[in-house]
Amino acid sequence: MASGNPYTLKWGIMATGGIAETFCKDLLCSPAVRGADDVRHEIVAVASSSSSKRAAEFLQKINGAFDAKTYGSYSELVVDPNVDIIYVATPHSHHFQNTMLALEAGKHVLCEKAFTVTAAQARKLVETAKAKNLFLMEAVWTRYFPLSIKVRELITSGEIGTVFRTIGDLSINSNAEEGSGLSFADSHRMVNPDLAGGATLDLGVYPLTWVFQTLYHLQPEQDKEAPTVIASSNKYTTGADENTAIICSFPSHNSIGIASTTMRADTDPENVVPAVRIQGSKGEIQVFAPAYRPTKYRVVKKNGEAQTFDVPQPADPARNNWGHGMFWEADECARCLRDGKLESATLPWKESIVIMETMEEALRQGGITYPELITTDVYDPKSPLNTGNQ
Ligand SMILES: NC(=O)C1=CN([C@@H]2O[C@H](COP(=O)(O)OP(=O)(O)OC[C@H]3O[C@@H](n4cnc5c(N)ncnc54)[C@H](OP(=O)(O)O)[C@@H]3O)[C@@H](O)[C@H]2O)C=CC1
Ligand SMILES: O=C1OC[C@@H](O)[C@H](O)[C@H]1O
Repeated sequence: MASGNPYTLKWGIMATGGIAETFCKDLLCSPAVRGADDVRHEIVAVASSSSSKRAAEFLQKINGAFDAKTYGSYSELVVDPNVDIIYVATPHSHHFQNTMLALEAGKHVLCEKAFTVTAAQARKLVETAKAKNLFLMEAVWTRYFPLSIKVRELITSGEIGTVFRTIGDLSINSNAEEGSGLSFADSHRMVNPDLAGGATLDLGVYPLTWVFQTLYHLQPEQDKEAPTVIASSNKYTTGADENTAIICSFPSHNSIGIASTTMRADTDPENVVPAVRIQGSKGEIQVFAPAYRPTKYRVVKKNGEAQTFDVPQPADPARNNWGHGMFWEADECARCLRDGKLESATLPWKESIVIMETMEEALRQGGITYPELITTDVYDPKSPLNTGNQ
């Protein structure tokens, strides 16, 4: 841990929805509660595309600093000279245009998952960040959990031998109480194609995260190979995928990853069956649901010996015992910026792009398509996705 003053990262929050609230509450937790004394966070501005009143209400809701700026447009936020980094918390459909808006204004960006709608958009974001010497990271928070770090360490140290297969699932029973539909309104971001809804981009990215963390990320750089992909989806009435199964094959390592997701059933309503199984020649690591925020894992050796480990998220007593686990990724952003890094070694740009290529291929095979407005990789500062008219 650091001696001297902690590095302070000043955040501008783009959008005021559900995850923005969760993330901001985490940002406001004391880093000491999680044993971090080298970095700290300040929320210096919040923007809502709806109105500055909504931004002000949001600031109140999160119990943020009274002197933080509140804006009624994203374009005002990105030119605020006091902001170091923008957290993009809009629906997937908006990520490309909103992140470009911030990068073009010279801001570093942490962008929510799924990174983009297409792989070409992801490549364009990375090219832009690189050209402008700016930090950019996809907000796959799970990768930064102590639990994930431990699992990666166990694999690297050979605890379960050579890993040959990872099976992961993130599924949520969202059936409506009556009828055959889902509980989401057709306009909801989970199922609305205009907002890049669907199981793959929203949920499938997590089981894929486990597949990639274990079968791709840990390979030496020169041995990393993009998988061949076989996938199948079923469409919801809106045209978005309500379920998808993806098989990723890594031929030069003889390994295979299976990622599945559905909005029709829970991964395991009792949470006794693991959501993720990482299987090696000497045993396996089981990670329990939910795959996006796991707090329990189990190591089972080939001879049947097993041990379970609980890794609860730290909670801040000064903030009503809040602690969701998104602060770990925020700390990573701060450390990268402090150390002059443009990308996170835990989720490098190349890996975000390969995962987007994998999801794009799965969606192509599943016959899932999205509108031109949200799939274009041509930046338009006046896009309704930036101005809030969409
Ligand atoms: N890491 C995680 O665990 C989670 C990540 N996410 C990701 O975060 C993103 C946002 O999800 P979530 O917060 O649940 O979504 P919400 O619908 O709750 O919020 C999205 C916000 O985006 C802004 N927005 C701008 N244009 C639109 C539009 N046309 N329709 C809807 N919202 C719009 C709005 O804020 P405003 O009016 O202020 O501009 C809105 O409040 C998604 O990419 C999702 O995948 C979501 C949940 C969990
Ligand atoms: O990222 C997410 O994790 C939790 C899910 O419930 C949510 O839909 C998704 O966006």
